[in-house]
Amino acid sequence: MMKQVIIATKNVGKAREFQELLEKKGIEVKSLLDFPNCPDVEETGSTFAENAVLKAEAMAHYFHAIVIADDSGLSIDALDGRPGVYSARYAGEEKNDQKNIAKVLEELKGVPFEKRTARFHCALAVAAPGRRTTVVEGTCEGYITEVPKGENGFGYDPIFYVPQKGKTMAELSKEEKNQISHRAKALAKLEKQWDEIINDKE
Ligand SMILES: O=c1nc[nH]c2c1ncn2[C@H]1C[C@H](O)[C@@H](COP(=O)(O)OP(=O)(O)OP(=O)(O)O)O1
Ligand SMILES: [Mg+2]
Repeated sequence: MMKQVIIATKNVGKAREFQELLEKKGIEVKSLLDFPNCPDVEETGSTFAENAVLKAEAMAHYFHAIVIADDSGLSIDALDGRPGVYSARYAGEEKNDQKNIAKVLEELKGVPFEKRTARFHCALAVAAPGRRTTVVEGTCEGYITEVPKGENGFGYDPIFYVPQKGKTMAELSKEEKNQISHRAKALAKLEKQWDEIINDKE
């Protein structure tokens, strides 16, 4: 029987990346997009880790299963770490990637390239009823460009320049992004827990 994991996300881009990252291991990935009636969880935490735990524990309770939640975002040094935990709703409640990008670029007008340093953060929380919740984190360093470039990925990828690739995150193939991303790095830290995570519920 195929092993299955539930990722507590309604974000299509994230769900796809988890699919790509985990199918290599022969794991079938479900996300909240497969369960349209599941409740929304308010992200009231002040850190990525806190929000990941909130989402993971609420959905573990709802599904009575081991669940992994991802809370992630972009932290820009010239903006004192913003948009940070507010990345998804930076330009408004409707969570519009284009508007979020436009707002960031507007706020960075006139800031020279070398001062446009930024990093993506990803916190992953693993929760299940009766299990102590665990959290791992990963980051990816880069620079914010002056104009969006590239069609791949999601969110802020078109304005996130990855120095070691000489391209924006949205110009990388999904394989390339999955080698260097904050999400891939955080996921790699779950390696030791992996057997427990997929063997618990079948
Ligand atoms: O690899 C990435 N490449 C580009 N942008 C990214 C990435 N990873 C996170 N981001 C941005 C998207 C969103 O603006 C925010 C996540 O917010 P976050 O609350 O974690 O996700 P979400 O609300 O879209 O879906 P959900 O909470 O259901 O998982 O950071
Ligand atoms: Mg969210």
